[in-house]
Amino acid sequence: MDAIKKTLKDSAAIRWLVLVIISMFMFGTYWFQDFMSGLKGLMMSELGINSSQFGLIISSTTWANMVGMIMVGGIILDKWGIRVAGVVFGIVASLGASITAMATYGVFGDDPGTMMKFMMAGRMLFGIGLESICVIVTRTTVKWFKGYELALAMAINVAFGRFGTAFGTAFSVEIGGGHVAPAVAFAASLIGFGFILFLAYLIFDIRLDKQVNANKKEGGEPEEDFKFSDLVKLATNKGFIYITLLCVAFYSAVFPFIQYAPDLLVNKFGFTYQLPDLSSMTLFEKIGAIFHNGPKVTGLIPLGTILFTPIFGSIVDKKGKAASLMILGAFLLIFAHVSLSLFNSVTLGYLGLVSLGVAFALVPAAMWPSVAKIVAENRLGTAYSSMFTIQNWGLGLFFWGIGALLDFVNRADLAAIKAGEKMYDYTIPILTLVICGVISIFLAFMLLRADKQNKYGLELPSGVEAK
Ligand SMILES: N[C@@H](Cc1c[nH]cn1)C(=O)NCC(=O)O
Repeated sequence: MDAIKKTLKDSAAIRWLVLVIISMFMFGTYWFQDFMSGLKGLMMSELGINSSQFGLIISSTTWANMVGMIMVGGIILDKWGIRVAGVVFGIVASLGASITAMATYGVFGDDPGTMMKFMMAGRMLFGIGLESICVIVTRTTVKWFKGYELALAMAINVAFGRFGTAFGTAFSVEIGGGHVAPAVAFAASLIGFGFILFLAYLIFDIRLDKQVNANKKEGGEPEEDFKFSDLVKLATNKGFIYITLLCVAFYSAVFPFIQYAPDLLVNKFGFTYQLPDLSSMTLFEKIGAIFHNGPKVTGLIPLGTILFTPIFGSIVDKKGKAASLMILGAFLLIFAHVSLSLFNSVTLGYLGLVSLGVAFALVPAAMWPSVAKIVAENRLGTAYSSMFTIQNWGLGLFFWGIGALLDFVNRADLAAIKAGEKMYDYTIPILTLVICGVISIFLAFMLLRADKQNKYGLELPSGVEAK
């Protein structure tokens, strides 16, 4: 038998270059998913929408995914591979983002109803792209890093997404120059940029496939593919059911919260949406102004996870305790939402945000590798696609639900709030998220119990098999 020849992925420099190129796609899509949180106040005043309508626009990202578009993405990925799936969903995401941007410029009509309808249609298309691109980029990372620095590569990949969330949330008001439409157009162009880079990546993908195929003919390892029919097996796997429900409960209390966090900070603690002129301020005053700005402070949450997710990931790799860490993450989530809803202390509010940031780093670091211990490798694609599908049910409900509940509990004061005479009371909407935290703790304990019964090895270090 001929010796296996070296391929492109055996070069560390090319591997990491590929990772940066494909991760820019994550950066753009996460930016577009989350940037509107910093624009909520502006969208309400400029587009004439209320909180419930803002919630609908955010929520529309999940609608097509709720009825299985991520699974369709998984099937296309399986059947036709990374190149076809990446191009198809890159076009879908770019088209969706462009329609959203055109709607905000009034291309389809400038009354609030028409704008909203087309923004929602655009975001719905974009949402199909977002989730499938997330699966495609993860799959591509596995293709290049399996047998190398896979966990680190995955953490860096998500870190690019978090940068997108952080910068999109923090800087969209300034990027738009105080207007909604330019900020949306900028966010849409980032997706186009990420897509162009992905198209450039295809050159590497084609070359790698040629090399791998040549090696296969010479006796290399064949790749195992996952099948959609394996879905039934997943639906009867207790551990998978608990971790999927935990994913819904946990992320429902995090992603939707981030969409409303700047507005919460502005309304509850008197933070600003727009930074004042910093030029004549001392350094301390500048720092004070930044830490008093809703979008900037919210942007620090995903920024913090970039540092902490890989740290927690390596703790999980070396020491295990993944299920216990998910329990801890759920407790931190409850502390965060209780301190941000029931109390009026800014210090406690900051502590709550830090606590949420730690939970947001801890749970994903423990959750995503745990799926790989519960589910066989050839079913991982289906597993992640179905987890994201069910996750979107929760996200869809809470993206919209928080806004709708906000309008409902403040219904007597809506006119005064619109006139700037009163502020929204966020107590009940944020307190509702505490319920997600409590459900998360219950599910994390059930997962721990299932781990003991089925010996998944969730509490063990990476690579150690449960006996
Ligand atoms: N479903 C994905 C992508 C995503 C991001 N925002 C909404 N959907 C996901 O949850 N990825 C995991 C993560 O921690 O970002």
